Amino acid sequence: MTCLLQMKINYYPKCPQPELSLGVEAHTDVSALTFILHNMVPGLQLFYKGKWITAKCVPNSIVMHIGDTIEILSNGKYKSILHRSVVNREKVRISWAVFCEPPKEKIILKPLPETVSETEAALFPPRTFQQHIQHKLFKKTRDLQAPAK
Ligand SMILES: O=C(O)CCC(=O)C(=O)O
Ligand SMILES: [Fe+2]
Repeated sequence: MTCLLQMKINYYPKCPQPELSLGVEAHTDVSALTFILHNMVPGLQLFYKGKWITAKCVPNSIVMHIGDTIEILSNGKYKSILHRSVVNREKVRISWAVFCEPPKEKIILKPLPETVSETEAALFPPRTFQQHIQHKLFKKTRDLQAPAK
């Protein structure tokens, strides 16, 4: 699969009240894979077993996580990890995220045939990457607008 690379630089200034703020709100990446380099200041958190866990800063390493595209292609066998970033009272945090993404319109994303069987139905409808992004945005807007119960 052809992948397009996009880089995003996140700059998180020091924050006097980090508990009242977030760097990037909880989300899953739409990419196939995401690679993250950072300036060794902790701040990336992963939602794992019902809790937010802060990722360890391991010297000379790159963080890699799976995004929605691989989750769709694998029919949910590989999960797109829910993550967010928090800010720090004493230190500026910088992260460089490289997203490997499929072309927006050229291919239809759906579970690969080998991941679907009579007992394992396809969990994701066929969509282009662009349609997947639109669908996610639509869902988020709808959820935000839904009246509180
Ligand atoms: O700053 C980080 O470590 C993660 C940022 C992130 O999740 C994103 O840019 O998609
Ligand atoms: Fe992310």
